[in-house]
Amino acid sequence: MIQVENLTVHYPDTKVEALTNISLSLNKGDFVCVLGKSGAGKSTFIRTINGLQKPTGGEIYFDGQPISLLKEEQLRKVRRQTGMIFQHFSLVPRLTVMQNVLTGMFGYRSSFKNLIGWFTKEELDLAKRVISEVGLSDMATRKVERLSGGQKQRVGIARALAQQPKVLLGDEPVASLDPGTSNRIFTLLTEMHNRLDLLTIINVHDIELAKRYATRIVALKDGKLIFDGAPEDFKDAEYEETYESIRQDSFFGAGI
Ligand SMILES: Nc1ncnc2c1ncn2[C@@H]1O[C@H](COP(=O)(O)OP(=O)(O)OP(=O)(O)O)[C@@H](O)[C@H]1O
Repeated sequence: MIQVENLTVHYPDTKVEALTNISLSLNKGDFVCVLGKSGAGKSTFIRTINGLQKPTGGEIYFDGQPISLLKEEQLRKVRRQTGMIFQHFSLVPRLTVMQNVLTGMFGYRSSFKNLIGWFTKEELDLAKRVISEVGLSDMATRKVERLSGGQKQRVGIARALAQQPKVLLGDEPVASLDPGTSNRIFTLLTEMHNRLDLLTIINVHDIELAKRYATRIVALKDGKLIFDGAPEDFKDAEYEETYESIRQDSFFGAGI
């Protein structure tokens, strides 16, 4: 579904490359957790897949189409198939849950309709459905500023689902949440992933979450791909290479 070939990202005025020659194939049904220590390139990777960051080398193919060669209209079509959830939610606090979720459909609508805020019955029904799916039906008319962090992230997920995406991307979506809420958000993401048969790619700092929920782990170090495989194959040695530290509570009792 997404083919990444020799992807390189070099930010202007910096000496190091944020990503260097990354090649991998990401497929429908993969629930990928991207691991790496701070500065490894995880956000850059997600942002480049979403078209928020332009590669300086290599190419990303979406369903076979090279992204860098797409015209604006074609790029819009690709982008609207990619839902994104963010660490700090990126919601509009003064708007209601429903209004925030409806913004997820903007990519499918004319600028004029978006400006006047007119939605069809089908669009409103879809918004109600995704709000119900994330368990917030009784809060649909509540302003987002009055929600907890976990509830806000549910709105973020509902907004991404309102886009009817093929690909769901998450840039540290649970980094601001407590462990119990993080697990509930990952459970919800897994349910959505399975039911809609998505490709899901999530950056996460918490290795336990990655091991529990991912079907595939990708690890980056200094912008390079150092691991791409099944969670059960990401063991102490891979942990130590990725984080350059020894794991205190070893997965397999083989650590210190
Ligand atoms: N806008 C930018 N301009 C210049 N350099 C940047 C920019 N964004 C990121 N970088 C650099 O690119 C490298 C990768 O950063 P990135 O944010 O992708 O890492 P990360 O793994 O997501 O880190 P974290 O876990 O701390 O969010 C780092 O060296 C960072 O300093």
